Amino acid sequence: MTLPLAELHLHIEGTLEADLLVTLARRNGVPLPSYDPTELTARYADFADLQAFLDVYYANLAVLRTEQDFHDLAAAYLARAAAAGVRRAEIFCDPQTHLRNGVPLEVMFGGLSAALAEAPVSADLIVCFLRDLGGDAAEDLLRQALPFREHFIGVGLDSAEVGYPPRLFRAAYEIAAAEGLHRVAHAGEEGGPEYVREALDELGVERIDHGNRALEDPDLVARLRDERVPLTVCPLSNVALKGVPRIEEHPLPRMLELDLVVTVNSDDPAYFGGGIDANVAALRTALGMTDDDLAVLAANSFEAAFIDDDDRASRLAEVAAWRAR
Ligand code: HPA
Ligand SMILES: [Zn+2]
Repeated sequence: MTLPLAELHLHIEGTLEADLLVTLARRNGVPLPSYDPTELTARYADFADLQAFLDVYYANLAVLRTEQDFHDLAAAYLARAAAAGVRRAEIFCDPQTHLRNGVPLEVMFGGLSAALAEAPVSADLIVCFLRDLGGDAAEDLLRQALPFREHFIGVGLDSAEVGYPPRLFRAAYEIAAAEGLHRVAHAGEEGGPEYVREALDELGVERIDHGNRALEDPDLVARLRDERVPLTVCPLSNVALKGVPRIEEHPLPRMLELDLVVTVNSDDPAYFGGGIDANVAALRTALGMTDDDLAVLAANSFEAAFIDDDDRASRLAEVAAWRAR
């Protein structure tokens, strides 16, 4: 019996495995630096930082052109996630990237939503703003996306963090709140604790994506604990992007000790060494996490998920059954 989990920090664009990348490049006549999946994957072995990863990630996305492409991308992720124990996926997408590549919103939403509708797990989309494009662009994107309101349940904030503080996106998040959308944001991945505090105070977010650097500020830690603000932590991602030097030094065990509502997630599994199951395996083998710890992480994921109370109760019962197995 696999550990039942909700995956709450997953960029659908970051699930583009090298073999599908090559298939889509050939299907659409898009040039790639190599057509050998092994060689392409080898290029992901040493990212200097978040920006070095983002440069590769955005370049690869030129292969996504049609509804079928977006469908195939999401269907492949959802099948892998279901096999890894994921019962609920709240999936980020980056529409501004696809618009920049000449792909209209209806193509992206049409393809992704078709895959979600036939998925073996419960899944919904969260539209992310690319913070390096700025606040006006975020507001503009949200207005363009609102006619597709039934395709997504919330908004998020991703891409290059440092230099793009949350307050720049206040107007976009106010519109999102008025539309009844959920609100989350990446903060404290490379940016300091002030980015986390600003995401809470200026954007009214319900969860923090990453949040690692919040640990530098004891008052902020106390607030996150007391307000039970979930952190969607991504261990293998943090190591791949050099936020954490080695998996053995990952702060996730400390976050649990501090009674933070932490969850485990894969972020961009095609680039960072595997899916949520690989992240869980690393927590066990490199950090000595026990079944009790993993059951807490799983329960946290369903507490933090945007699901209804009946669904939450049945998922928490499933976690308890896993623990008692
Ligand atoms: O890990 C990430 N951080 C910020 N932006 C992103 N966009 C895709 N993955 C990431
Ligand atoms: Zn992320």
